[in-house]
Amino acid sequence: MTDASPPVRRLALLGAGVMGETVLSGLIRAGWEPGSVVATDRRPERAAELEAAYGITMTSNVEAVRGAETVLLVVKPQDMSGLLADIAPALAPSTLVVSMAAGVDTETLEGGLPSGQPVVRVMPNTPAQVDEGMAAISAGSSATTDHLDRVRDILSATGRVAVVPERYLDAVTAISGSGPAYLFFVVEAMIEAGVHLGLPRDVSTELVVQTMLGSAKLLRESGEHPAILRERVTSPGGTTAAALRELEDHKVRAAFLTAMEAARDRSQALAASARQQRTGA
Ligand SMILES: NC(=O)C1=CN([C@@H]2O[C@H](COP(=O)(O)OP(=O)(O)OC[C@H]3O[C@@H](n4cnc5c(N)ncnc54)[C@H](O)[C@@H]3O)[C@@H](O)[C@H]2O)C=CC1
Ligand SMILES: O=C(O)[C@@H]1CCC=N1
Repeated sequence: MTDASPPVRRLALLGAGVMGETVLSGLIRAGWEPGSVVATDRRPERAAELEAAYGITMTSNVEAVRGAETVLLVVKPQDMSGLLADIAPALAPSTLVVSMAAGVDTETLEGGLPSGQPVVRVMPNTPAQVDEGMAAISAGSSATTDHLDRVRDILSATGRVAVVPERYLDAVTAISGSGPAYLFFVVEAMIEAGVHLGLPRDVSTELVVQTMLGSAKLLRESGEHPAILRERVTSPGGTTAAALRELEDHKVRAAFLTAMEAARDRSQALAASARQQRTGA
């Protein structure tokens, strides 16, 4: 006789691109059984790649959410309303829906799901790939502290987790969500500068990457304000002062401020267009 009961599926991950794989690989590293995770991706070649890499089952969105305790939505904001419409009829009322999409607010998510569905919104970042992620999470109107704890448990395997009011999430997206890209941009610029100064590229890369890592570790472990740490490097009339003077002259501090305002504004614009997509207004 065949067993007709559904397989045990605890977590369904819908949308296995960069961020989806970041979460998936973290779960596997943290000891989750491949059998307790199912995932989906609308690109068949991507689905095959992840099935081979992690030994998980890749299936359809509707199949994935059936029997799942927790459903993670990791598609682009523009793809969210279609995905919600696909899965809404297949969700059990107790299933926790977790969205990682930038901008899309919990009200919009809840509006695309059955009434009372618990929803938690997350803003993660890619350093979770090396278990040094920073994620901020906010509860929707039907999510309880148990739901928040469940999401915290899932994410804390790959880094730190902060619970914040949802009104902070556009700013969080601008700082820690997009933040790795700004730092990679700085690293890239410094490596290039080293090459301009005559260093071989591999030497310049090693110097810059280790300087970035060491500086981050010093900040975290010393607990000192970054201005104090900067002053300790800056000898009167020395090399650092000469360089910092150029950064101030080029308004790099102001550029960071306006850059992050632009990211915050873009997050708000994505939220508005997701709302519009849902209501058709
Ligand atoms: N990449 C990053 O650093 C971060 C991304 N996010 C958020 O994570 C979400 C995903 O971003 P990425 O992974 O970078 O994008 P991505 O484009 O790499 O991945 C999205 C994946 O979703 C799949 N997909 C699209 N519609 C689908 C559907 N209906 N069903 C199943 N699969 C579907 C696509 O084929 C693709 O593989 C976005 O909403 C983004 O705002 C949040 C924080 C950081
Ligand atoms: O660039 C984006 O829209 C996403 C959200 C934060 C990082 N990547």
